[in-house]
Formats: sequence, C-alpha cells, structure tokens
Amino acid sequence: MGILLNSAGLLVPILLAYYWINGRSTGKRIPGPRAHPFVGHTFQVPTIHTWKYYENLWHQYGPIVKLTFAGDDILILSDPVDAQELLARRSRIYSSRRPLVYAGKYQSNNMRFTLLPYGEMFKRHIAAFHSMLEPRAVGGYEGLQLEKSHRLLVDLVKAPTEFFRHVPRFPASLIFLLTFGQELAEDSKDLVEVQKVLADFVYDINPGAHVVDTFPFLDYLPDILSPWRKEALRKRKRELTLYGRLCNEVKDRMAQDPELECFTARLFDQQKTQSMPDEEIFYIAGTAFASGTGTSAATLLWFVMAMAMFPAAQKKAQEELDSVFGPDTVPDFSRRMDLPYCFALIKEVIRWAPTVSLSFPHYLDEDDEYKGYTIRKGTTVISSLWNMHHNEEEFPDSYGFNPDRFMYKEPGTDFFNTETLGLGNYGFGFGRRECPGQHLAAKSMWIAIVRMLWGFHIEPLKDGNGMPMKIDPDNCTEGLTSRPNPFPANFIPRSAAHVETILSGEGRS
Ligand code: HEM
Repeated sequence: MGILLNSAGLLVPILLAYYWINGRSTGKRIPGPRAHPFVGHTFQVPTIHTWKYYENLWHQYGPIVKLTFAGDDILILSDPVDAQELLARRSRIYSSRRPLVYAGKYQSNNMRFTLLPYGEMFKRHIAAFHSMLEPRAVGGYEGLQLEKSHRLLVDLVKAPTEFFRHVPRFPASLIFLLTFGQELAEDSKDLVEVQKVLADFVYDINPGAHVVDTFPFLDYLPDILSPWRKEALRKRKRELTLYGRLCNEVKDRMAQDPELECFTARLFDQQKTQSMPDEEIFYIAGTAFASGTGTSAATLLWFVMAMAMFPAAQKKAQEELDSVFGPDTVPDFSRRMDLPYCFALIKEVIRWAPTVSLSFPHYLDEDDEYKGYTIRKGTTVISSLWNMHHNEEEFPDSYGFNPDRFMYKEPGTDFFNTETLGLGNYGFGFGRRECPGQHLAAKSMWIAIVRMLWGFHIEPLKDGNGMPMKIDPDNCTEGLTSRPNPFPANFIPRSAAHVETILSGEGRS
C-alpha cells in the first residue's frame, strides 16, 4: 500500500509537468469544446457512435476542431479540402501513426502494417501490398471475382434470408485465396476467427479505447496492476496462432510446389533476400486477409440495407441492368461502361454509409502551420469521412439515398469505372496512407452488387401482419469500422429465368 501511495505521490508532479509541457500552444486557438485541466476531453468522447459526436462538434465549432486527450492533441477534419491539403499535399509529415501501447506494442509487437509509423518497415510492407493490389495485378483477379460472386448468387438462391452469412463470405473467400492460395473451407473456422480478431482490433485502436494509450506512463506499472497487458498479449497470441498456421501451410505447400502462386508465397520468396522474421510475414499476410475481409463485407452489407430501405433506387438500377443483360446472362465486367447508374449507386452506398467513418487516424511528425493555427508534432489527425459525406452543400439531403447526385457527369466518362469508384466520395481516405486495397475493393464491390441487383429484389422482411419490418441504420457495430448489425431483409429472385441461369452456372466465369 505504502509503495502505491509513494508512486501516486511521484506521479502527480510528473503528470503536471507532462501536461504543462505538452499543453503549451502557440498561434491562433484551434476551435473546440472546453477541456478538463488534467484529462482534457478524454472522458467526453463516447466510444459508441463516435462519428455522431464529431458531427455535433463540426456543426458547433466548424471544420477544424481540436480535442486534447491528456496532453495529446487530436485534430478532427470535416472538410475534404483541409484533409487533401494536410494529409495528401503535406503527406511527408502527416503519414505516420500514433504509437499505441495496447494495440501496437503488445497486441501487434509493432509489426502490424496499419499501425506502422512512416519508416523503413512501412515501406517494405506497402511495397508488398502494392505488388498484390495495384491495378494491373487486380486486373488478373477478374476470373476469381466472377467465380466467387457467382457462388454468392447460388447461396442467395438457396438460403436467401441467410444473406448475413453469404455476403461477407464473398470478399473473404476471394482475399483468402489470393493471400494463402487455398479455398476458404465451407463454414470456415478461419473466417469466424478473423472476424473476432477484427472486431477486437477495430475497437482496440479507437482513440480513447484503452486508458494506457491516453496515459502511456501506465505501461511502467507492473503486470499485477496492469491486467490490460495480459489481455493484449493473449489477443496477439490468438492472432498469431491463426496467421502463423495459415502462412506455415503455404510454406509446406511451397516445398511440394515451388511454383505455388499466392501473396504469402511471394513474401516467403522475398524473405530470402530481405531480413524479415516469420512473424512479420504473418502480420503482412494476416493484415491482407483481415482488411480485405472486414471493410468490403461491411460495405456490401450497407448496400443490402440501403436497397431494402430505398426501393426506388434499386428499381432504377435494375431497369438499367435489364437494358443491358437479359435474364439468361449473368452480368460480367464487359458492358460496365453502359451501366452509369449502377456506378452512381455504388458510389452512393460508400457515401451514405462510409465503413471507416473516421478513416484511420494519421499522426503528425513535425510541427506545422495551417490557416494561422499551430498544429503540434505528435497530433493525431482524424479525417471524419462521415462529416465529409454529410455536408449538405456538397451532398444535399445527405441522410437520404440518392444515386442521381452522381449522375451530373457525362455517362461514358471515366467517372463511371471500377478504377474510379472512389471519385466523388472520400471513402478510401487521403494521402500516402489511403487504402491500398481500393482497386480490388472497387472491382469486388462492383461485380457483387451488380449481380445481386440483376438477380434479386432486396426487400425488408414482413412481420406476421404482412407489414415490412423496420430497419434502423443506427443499429451498427462500434469501433474504427462499422457494419450493420443483423437486420430483417430478404432476397427474392427476380424471375424463374434468373434462378435457372444462376443455378445452371451460366456466366460462372
Ligand atoms: C470497400 C472496401 C474498403 C474501404 C471502404 C476501405 C477504406 C479504407 C480507409 C478509409 C483506409 C484508411 C486510409 C487512411 O489512413 O487515410 C484504409 C486503409 C487500409 N486498407 Fe482499405 N478499404 C477497403 C478495402 C480494402 C481491401 C480489399 C484491402 C486489402 C486487401 C484493404 C487494405 C487496407 C490497408 C492495409 C489499409 C492501411 C493502409 C495504411 O496503414 O497505410 N482495404 N482502407
């Protein structure tokens, strides 16, 4: 007890000095709510529906807001012009990630790509990701995308109300095959496991999720006073068991077949020339699997919800599709330039419900000046994609769902293409840390959505009185990424001919 009191007595002056040094600020005051003198806004920011809290701050204080978490500055950007200037044009100093004790040091052994500071290891990982995800490489995955999205249609014919299981399986099975060179097993435990890993991770990196990341000195406390440390290490072990097993299986298959083609096999090839411990490879491959699964699945589920809630947009897209593909032809990539409304609809899904609503926080490496404000080195910069997508000047009636808002461009232009799905919205982030998976995501979203619209009416489930059940878009998961919680919708095949075409395997690849 005495030791504890002595430690507390020492901590108070250290804390005061720390906040005094960190709290100094020059330049014009950045707008924001009043802060508590010691803990700042730490306990004001909710961990639930955080983007809504930031939306209120934006309306109250404007597009650049500063919060302080116990001496650390957090900048919330709500105007894409500011995000473009700081995160993209000044990306040299705005592309790092804040060192996190819980999710970075203990949960990831400082090897997880999404949390890496801008430096040598980051460059090694991004080069690996680009080799797998750059547009030319992605062009080679079309056959697999056709095959896996056809499987989605078959699953939806067979068990339509189970869309909540089928839809996430589509991007997961694709990225699993690309990463580990093997098929995702039926009712795969690996998928369930990676979904748990992801759910933990998107919660754990949320600013404010763990007190030790707000007060890093707590890491000096012994294990007995830090139960969170054991928990973070347990999560790391669980994750590495999964990724390690999957990667080692690739290594074993490479021994049998040196020509084996998949992302992990290429990483093991690189290991021969670059010093990269196995654990680093496990994290790179695991990150590809996890990030390729979670965000794409969430976007597709938001699409299903939007269709069940906004039937007029669904009908219009189906009319456009029917003018290009009859019931005897499953759509493929060939006539995509003839389907501008479908592109507009997918852009609107990304705008209406940005899956990574607060993007991934960037971290500033040097002091900077902007619009008369001093932004201090060590500031965490959050671009609120949610706020950018709900700016009534750029997107009138922003809570509504209106693909026509993107139809102002001439159909047939590059604006309506899989390569440019991110144009007109901000859903893939900004600057050097913008999503490296966006080209793969765009083509996967495109083919899955167009095929679902071609084959099915998506409707709310009916209650006992035949009335459509209510769907609430606010009922979604929490954390850095969000997806709808299960909601009452159903897939009704558009005709017997569509079912026949799907089941006969026409257009499978
Ligand atoms: C519709 C689907 C997707 C959406 C909406 C999305 C969105 C985002 C966003 C907003 C970011 C943060 C950008 C920033 O820090 O400024 C991000 C980062 C990232 N995304 Fe995606 N993403 C999607 C699909 C994918 C796919 C398919 C992959 C991989 C196969 C992927 C891999 C990553 C990785 C590795 C990062 C971290 C980049 C870094 O830290 O530098 N994403 N994504």
